[in-house]
Amino acid sequence: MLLEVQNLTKIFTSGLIGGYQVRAVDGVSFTINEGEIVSLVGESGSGKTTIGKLILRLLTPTSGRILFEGKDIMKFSKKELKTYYYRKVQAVFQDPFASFNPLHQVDKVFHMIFDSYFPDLGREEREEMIDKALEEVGLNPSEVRGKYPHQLSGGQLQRILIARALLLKPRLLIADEAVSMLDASTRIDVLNLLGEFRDKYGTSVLFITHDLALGYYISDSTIIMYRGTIVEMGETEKVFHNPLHPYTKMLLESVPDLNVKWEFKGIEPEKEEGKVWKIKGCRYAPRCPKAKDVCFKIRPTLIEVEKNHWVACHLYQSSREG
Ligand SMILES: Nc1ncnc2c1ncn2[C@@H]1O[C@H](COP(=O)(O)OP(=O)(O)OP(=O)(O)O)[C@@H](O)[C@H]1O
Repeated sequence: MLLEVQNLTKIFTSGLIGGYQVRAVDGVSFTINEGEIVSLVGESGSGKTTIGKLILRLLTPTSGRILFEGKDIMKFSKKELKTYYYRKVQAVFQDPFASFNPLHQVDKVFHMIFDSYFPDLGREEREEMIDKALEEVGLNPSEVRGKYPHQLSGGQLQRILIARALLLKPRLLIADEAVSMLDASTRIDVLNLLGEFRDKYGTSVLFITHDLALGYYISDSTIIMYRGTIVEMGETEKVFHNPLHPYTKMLLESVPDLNVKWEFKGIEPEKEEGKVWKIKGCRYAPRCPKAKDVCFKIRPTLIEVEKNHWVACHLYQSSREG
């Protein structure tokens, strides 16, 4: 097993006077195997990015652990941390334009890696490695090298960032909404690229997205998040073709269908933000059409309903007990 997230919790304090605590990630556990592509799916604010940042050690957990190759990442020595950041984990984020300095040629992003980790690498070797990395992500080095960010498209920039992330063949790539800003055809090309890298180098991918269709397309396993908690997870085929949690069902029903036109159905009023995080039971209970008393009182735990398919829902738990 490559990565093991154990009972991870991250609490932020929000608001000034009378502020409230946001349990952005609340008791989350999952694993990523070598060469596995796992989608982390959920609507805005469900805690996906926070999980990515915790794995990247950009945030410190409030409680729980993240084990990488069996070692607690918060206990890494300085040397282990340096290795973690270049050979083990890399990340690509949503907005490719934000990752480039508009005043620098795009190649600079590669030299930053060389300067930090291989300061002694000769010029020729560097050039060769950059060209090879660019070719691997389907770019023609002579078309992109020496250019400034405004001279390239979002798709080309995102490919360059993927090339940089994959330059050192990391074990895990965290792709946080990495294709969301690309147009539909470029998006599929970039997704295919991630799949090809996994097949070629065994790179695992944590694919963070709010788009169910993209998650289905690329991933072996899917984790559905709601307000900091996992409501359902398992093999992608099982989660999508036999969804169990009312939230997963609702999400799947909301995927727009090409044959159906938009129709006004009323807008659900926003819950008072501070109150949502205080809910003792299932966080989805206030929105769930099937909620019972117990759903508001006790947090359901994940149970394995069929092989490699877990759900956290009292509906299922009580019917099993009954
Ligand atoms: N630094 C912070 N301080 C306070 N609250 C935060 C902070 N970072 C995130 N949050 C809150 O934690 C919750 C989870 O945020 P997060 O960004 O992880 O969600 P997300 O699922 O990635 O959403 P999105 O898809 O919109 O990026 C949100 O309610 C957010 O407002």
